[in-house]
Amino acid sequence: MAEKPKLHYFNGRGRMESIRWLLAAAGVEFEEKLFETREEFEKLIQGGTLLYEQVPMVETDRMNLVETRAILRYIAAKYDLYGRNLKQQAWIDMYVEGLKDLSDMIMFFPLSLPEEKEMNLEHILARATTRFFPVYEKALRDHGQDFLVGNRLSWADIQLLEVILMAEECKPSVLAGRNEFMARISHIPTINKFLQLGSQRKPPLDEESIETVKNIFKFERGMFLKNMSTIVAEY
Ligand SMILES: N[C@@H](CCC(=O)N[C@@H](CS)C(=O)NCC(=O)O)C(=O)O
Repeated sequence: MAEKPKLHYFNGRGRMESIRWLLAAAGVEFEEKLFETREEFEKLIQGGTLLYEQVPMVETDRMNLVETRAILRYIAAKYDLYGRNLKQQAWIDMYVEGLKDLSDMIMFFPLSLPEEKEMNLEHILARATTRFFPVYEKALRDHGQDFLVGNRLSWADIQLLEVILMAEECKPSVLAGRNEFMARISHIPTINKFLQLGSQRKPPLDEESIETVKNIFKFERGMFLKNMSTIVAEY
């Protein structure tokens, strides 16, 4: 039996969460080696398996895969979630890269300065509802199919559901009345299982986990804030 992929990361969503989603949706069981301290992360670096001394890293098929997008693409292709031809791949790429722009904003949101929180949230929700989600709604409406690309489940659908749920955590019912897609994809058995309590899905960052992440990666608060401001300014 093939070995389960082993995911190396801290015990939180961050950049690894989309990888967890994709593996879970593909019905692939995986193990996690979660580090909790800077020392454990440094030990991993010293082991020499991190190409750029960064995580996420996924051990699979006798490779130590790094770079989130490379990992996601490998998994999508391996488990037949990456379209049937180059054009479908291009559409999937366009959808998932847009979704990444939105999910990056949401990922950095908890790191906003208290006085910027409200403004940042408004900005994220405006972008979600006027720039990004209408694209996916229109695509589904125009071709009248259940999935974004090629009339079958792909990485794009899985990432869309992940990001819709992230946006809903920022503001419940952000998609009120427009969530047929969400219900449909959530009912796919592998995805439904991942959405249940007790799965390997991680909760949103709370204050305590922000402190842990800062200690592990030696992030300065200013770095987060700079990221958030840059992202808000760019989109
Ligand atoms: N381009 C990389 C960025 C990875 C990255 O920044 N990882 C952070 C944790 S989420 C890290 O390992 N930081 C430690 C460092 O850069 O020294 C990817 O997308 O995977």
